[in-house]
Amino acid sequence: MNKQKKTVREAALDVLIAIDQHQSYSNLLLNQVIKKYQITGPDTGLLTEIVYGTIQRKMTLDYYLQPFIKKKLEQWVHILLRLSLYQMIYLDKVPDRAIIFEAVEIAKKRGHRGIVGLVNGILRSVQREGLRSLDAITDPVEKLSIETSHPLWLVRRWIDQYGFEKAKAMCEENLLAPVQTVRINETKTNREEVCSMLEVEGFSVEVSPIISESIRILKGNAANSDLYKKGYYSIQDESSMAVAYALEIAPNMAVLDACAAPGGKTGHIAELLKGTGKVTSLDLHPHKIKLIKENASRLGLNNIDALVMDSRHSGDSFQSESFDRILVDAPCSGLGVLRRKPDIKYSKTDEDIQSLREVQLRILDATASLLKKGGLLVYSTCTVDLEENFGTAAAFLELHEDFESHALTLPTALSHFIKEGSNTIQIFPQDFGGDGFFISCFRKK
Ligand SMILES: C[S@@+](CC[C@H](N)C(=O)[O-])C[C@H]1O[C@@H](n2cnc3c(N)ncnc32)[C@H](O)[C@@H]1O
Repeated sequence: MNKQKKTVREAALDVLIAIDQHQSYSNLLLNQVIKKYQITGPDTGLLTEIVYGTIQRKMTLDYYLQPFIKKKLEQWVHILLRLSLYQMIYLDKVPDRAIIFEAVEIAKKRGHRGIVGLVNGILRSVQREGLRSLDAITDPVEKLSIETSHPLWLVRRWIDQYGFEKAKAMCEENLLAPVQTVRINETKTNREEVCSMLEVEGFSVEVSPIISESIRILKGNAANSDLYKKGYYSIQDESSMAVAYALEIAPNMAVLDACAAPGGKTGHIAELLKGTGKVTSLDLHPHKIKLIKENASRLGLNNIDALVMDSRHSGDSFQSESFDRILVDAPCSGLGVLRRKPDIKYSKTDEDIQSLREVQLRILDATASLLKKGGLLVYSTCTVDLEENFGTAAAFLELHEDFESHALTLPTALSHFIKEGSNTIQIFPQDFGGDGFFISCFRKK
């Protein structure tokens, strides 16, 4: 990305091109661009909306654009048309003529006259002729795929795993922006205090009906408050907060967090230990360990030891039966967090899921010997994929006769989502607006 000053839509185009080239994830690229071009105030919101919206609706937008495209387009031109059409359809406040004008200006800067005419022509034709109906797609599965912009293989997989209605509800929910939630650092403050302080700062908030130490942010961005810098809370999804509950943390415990960066759950566990015990947090790369350390220091937590380590080899570095609790919040396909990282839905494949299953099982297998007898091992993911979740959990139990599945301890509001007889929970994004998450717990005999 070059250094000249950029308008919001030019910046959006840069981010979308980089995402299309798989340079990085949408959230990371967006943050980089916001910093680099010093985009502030309402412009940040508009940029985020255009980038996320255009990715979220990519397949639907392409369906609408297709009749107007007569020859193969350069990638950036196609993306410019997508992001312009996204605004024309989904952003009521911006008039079409302003959107088309800006698209043409961008085309002038980046392309030759032919391209300027093409962009102008296509967008004006869309404006004049309107969009074709989705009802032209007769197959209900294909229609769901295009209408909610989820690849066909993924929609088919979810229908196979959960049935049409559940798959449809999930696809539709994935198009909505998630509500930001924060976890209060109860070693420093409490929920009532933080609610009042945020309201004084102009935020609109409500207490979470799911997690007792959580607040939902209805207006404002909690990352921008000084309270965040002071370590009064962490920004974390409610489903993610449920994981630490399953560990049944008690004072003085030694806890291993085997896949810990950026440290969301490590922080929660350390808070629940109330300054006692120790969380040993592992992750693969030094820059990730740095994030855990920064988080611990922001939260004022001294009972965290963060180490660069491949958990698959953790047996070489710790004595067996060293920990009271182990969390494997495993690398996964991330299909439960598509509202936050919509680009994942186009990049993941079913082969990825197979290789992730192997890694998940290897990490569980390697850490199992480090748990004390009677201790708990929690396996969690932020995906909704049956194979990565129930599949991996079942494969672990099959391999380890010295473990048994253990009833989940979770906040009461979540108890009716626990799958009967299986001691596991699969949270779907449509359940209460939290991320899609899986949690299971095993006890070492
Ligand atoms: C789902 S994220 C963890 C999120 C974290 N528990 C939290 O709450 O903030 C999975 C993490 O596992 C790490 N990871 C992947 N393979 C690993 C391995 N073999 N050993 C240690 N960490 C691994 C990834 O780098 C990634 O940071």
